[in-house]
Amino acid sequence: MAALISPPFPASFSIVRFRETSLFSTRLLPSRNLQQRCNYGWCAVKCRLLSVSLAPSSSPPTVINEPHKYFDQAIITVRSGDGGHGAILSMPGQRSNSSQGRPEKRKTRKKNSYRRDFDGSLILPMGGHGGDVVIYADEEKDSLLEFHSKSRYNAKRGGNVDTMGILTSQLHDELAAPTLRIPVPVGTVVKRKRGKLLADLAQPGDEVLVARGGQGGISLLDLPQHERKKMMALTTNVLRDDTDKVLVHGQPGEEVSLELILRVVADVGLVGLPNAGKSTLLAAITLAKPDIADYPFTTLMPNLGRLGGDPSLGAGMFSSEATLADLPGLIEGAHLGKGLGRNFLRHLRRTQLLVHVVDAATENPINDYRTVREELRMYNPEYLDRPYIVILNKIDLPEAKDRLPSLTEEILRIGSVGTPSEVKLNSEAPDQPLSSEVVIKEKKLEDYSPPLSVVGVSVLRGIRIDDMLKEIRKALRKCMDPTEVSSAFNSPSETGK
Ligand SMILES: Nc1nc2c(ncn2[C@@H]2O[C@H](COP(=O)(O)OP(=O)(O)OP(=O)(O)O)[C@@H](O)[C@H]2O)c(=O)[nH]1
Repeated sequence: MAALISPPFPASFSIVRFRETSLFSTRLLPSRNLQQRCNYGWCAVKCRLLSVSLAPSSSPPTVINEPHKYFDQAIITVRSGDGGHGAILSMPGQRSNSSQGRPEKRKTRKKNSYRRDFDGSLILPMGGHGGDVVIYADEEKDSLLEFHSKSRYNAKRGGNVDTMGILTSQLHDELAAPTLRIPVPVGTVVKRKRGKLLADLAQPGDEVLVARGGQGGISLLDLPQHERKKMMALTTNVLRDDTDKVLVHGQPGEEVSLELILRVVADVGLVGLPNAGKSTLLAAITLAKPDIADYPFTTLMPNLGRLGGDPSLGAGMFSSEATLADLPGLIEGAHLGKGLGRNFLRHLRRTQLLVHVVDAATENPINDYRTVREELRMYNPEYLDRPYIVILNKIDLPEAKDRLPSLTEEILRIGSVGTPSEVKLNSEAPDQPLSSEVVIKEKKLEDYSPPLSVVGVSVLRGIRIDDMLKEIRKALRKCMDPTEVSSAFNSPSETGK
């Protein structure tokens, strides 16, 4: 953040007014929750910066790639409430300690006004339980950004027992503080900071108790020595010496630092280089309204869309309904943290099916496709074992349409063989003699299975969208039946021709 507001910042910054007009490009920040995001101090600064730098011009604005880095992780500190204090009470009819020296309004109380348990023992009031802290998955939330502006959460303390000093039937257990419930997006993993995993809140409504409120202190009866023996038969809460007073204090709540990590929950992950058309695809087949623009990195955080079931398949097949995630463009080196890449690769973890979106009108679409596959492999080779289909997009453009058959053929050719090649790797240095070599098997792109299908479409012009949908649904059904996937890998369909 410091970098944003230091040297490049114009001196006139303080008098530049923040305008929420077209100058403020919703393309830089996703439109959903835009207002919410701009409520944060740091975001307001960014908005101002944008309004300065986005003077009307045809060139795309410089991307300030700060917020995306944090939408899916946050560190917060929570503290549960302390327990309320109990009190040292006097028996009715006795002068309370607290009222000593003051004129006492003595009320006559009946002996049977004590609250008693079923066995006749006295029930003395307790300090209220401190508020617990619970984190729960809420469908309304879609990012962890808000935790960067507020990272501390304290539950309330339990109520104290009234210290009037006289036990009456009106005294009851003091109120427990309410549980502090913190909503997070579905798919959030909750961990202790640099510690163990506490919960994976993968379903709406999942919750985890992260800090337990302190227990309330107990109350004790303060009695003259000669009455103690008799009363101890009725209740153990009789003050015997000064050390007993410790029990009267409520227990402190606990404070914990937590790491929240969001892993998007989606069945299908859309991957591809920036500008390939992933957001346009998502908007074409779901009700999602992602930000679309003709410059890279429009998408700064995953957009989710719900793909409805296919009614034409009948009730039994209606389960082909799925959630799609448009993941921001990968670039070469993304696995090393270049571009926006690495932050988003983890969001593929929960997906069942990958949809590679390739801009078929670029100079070298096959190279683009290989770049993305390679990045996935470098980040996590397991991603390449996942079923996938390839969408060759922008076939409305002549340069894409003409080479569609050859591109389809080439993509299917990558990965049709399937035997891992043996690679000799030197464990110390490349020019060391063979004696120190270890032979390991490393899979190359060609060694992984080919796509389940390759489809040529234009998501912008709506060309062959139905074919693409059919393939996505078919692949999803196969994902649910793993035996079908392996057989399907051997006979991919070529709907691109
Ligand atoms: N001609 C043509 N243009 C398309 C098609 N699909 C998308 N585009 C354009 O390609 C540009 C990029 O589209 P996006 O959907 O934002 O691309 P993206 O892959 O989501 O980009 P990132 O957000 O950077 O990852 C936009 O200008 C779209 O209008 C298509 O089928 N044909």
